[in-house]
Amino acid sequence: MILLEGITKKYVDPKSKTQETVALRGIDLQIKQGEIFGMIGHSGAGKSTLLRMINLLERPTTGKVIINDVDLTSLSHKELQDKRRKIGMIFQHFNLLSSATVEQNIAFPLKLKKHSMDEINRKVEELVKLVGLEDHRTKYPSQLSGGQKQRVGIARALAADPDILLCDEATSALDPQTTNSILQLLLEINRTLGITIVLITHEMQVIRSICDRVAVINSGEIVELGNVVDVFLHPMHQVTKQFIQEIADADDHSSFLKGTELPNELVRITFLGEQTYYPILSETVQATGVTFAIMQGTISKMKDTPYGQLLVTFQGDQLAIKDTLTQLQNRGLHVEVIAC
Ligand SMILES: Nc1ncnc2c1ncn2[C@@H]1O[C@H](COP(=O)(O)OP(=O)(O)OP(=O)(O)O)[C@@H](O)[C@H]1O
Repeated sequence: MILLEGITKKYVDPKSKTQETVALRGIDLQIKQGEIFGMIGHSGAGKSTLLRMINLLERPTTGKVIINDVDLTSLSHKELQDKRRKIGMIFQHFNLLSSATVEQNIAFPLKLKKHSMDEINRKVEELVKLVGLEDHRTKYPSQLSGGQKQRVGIARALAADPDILLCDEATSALDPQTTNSILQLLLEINRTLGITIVLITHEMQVIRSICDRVAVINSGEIVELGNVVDVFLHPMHQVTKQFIQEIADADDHSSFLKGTELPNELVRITFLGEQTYYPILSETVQATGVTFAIMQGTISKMKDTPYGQLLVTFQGDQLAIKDTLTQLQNRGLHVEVIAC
């Protein structure tokens, strides 16, 4: 378990010595063992600072960083180095050694710790396979694609068998398809090795694909925290709503509706989990006697949870339409009347 208690961070301008930037303001956070925890926020929100607190690459101005009951802020340099070995990290720009091959990059942390050659070879072999780079083991970073470079970064981060993997915008430099393959690799690593993954991103798509919980960071504070499914369906803070709107716009093919005169209001209906596959809408309208037209529909997944969204207009008696919406809500669907 990772515990951040009362964390604040002020950066002091080295020139003036008086000007301060407050990057984090009173952060309290628990990250559970084995979960994939996402932190999302706009540029300058404080995400990198917060992530780097977890391995004390940044020291808090006040507060404690407690990992598995050990307060890292109280450790000596040597003790901290030992703890850090169990916290792997991957980066947006991969940070590979350009003059070393794939295998040598992965072996690097093991060589530093003076493992035997047999041990290093065995571990490198295992990791090359895990990240799917069997055909590229003797290549140099300049001969690899972005996705392949990130696979090397991941393998290197796993070399010391960490309990925690920190991901600093790990997919931001990648195209959508490669992003997806790297996210699926992280998910597999989390599942097969049980490693806790903490990632920062400015893309809700990343959170939706693999995270269990999410914290929304704004101006150095956590403004929203919860299970990804709950936060997606019931966002409270304006910043969260903006991030979700961006992803909805990307999924949305209904812009042709804007400005169109529709016979009735548009209703967005969200189905979650098993509900996605049940004929709840058709059963309900049969019972209430209204008809509907589908304006747009998507089916997707939040990590393992399937969900569907339909944009519909209902036709019929106003009271019957109201009754339909109530019945849909009573059956557990999320129903939202929206303007077109
Ligand atoms: N070393 C530093 N010295 C001074 N100010 C800093 C330093 N690092 C970060 N800051 C400031 O702290 C605030 C938070 O920065 P941080 O990099 O944590 O945000 P972020 O959410 O990760 O942004 P981005 O997505 O752009 O990387 C910003 O105002 C930034 O300018």
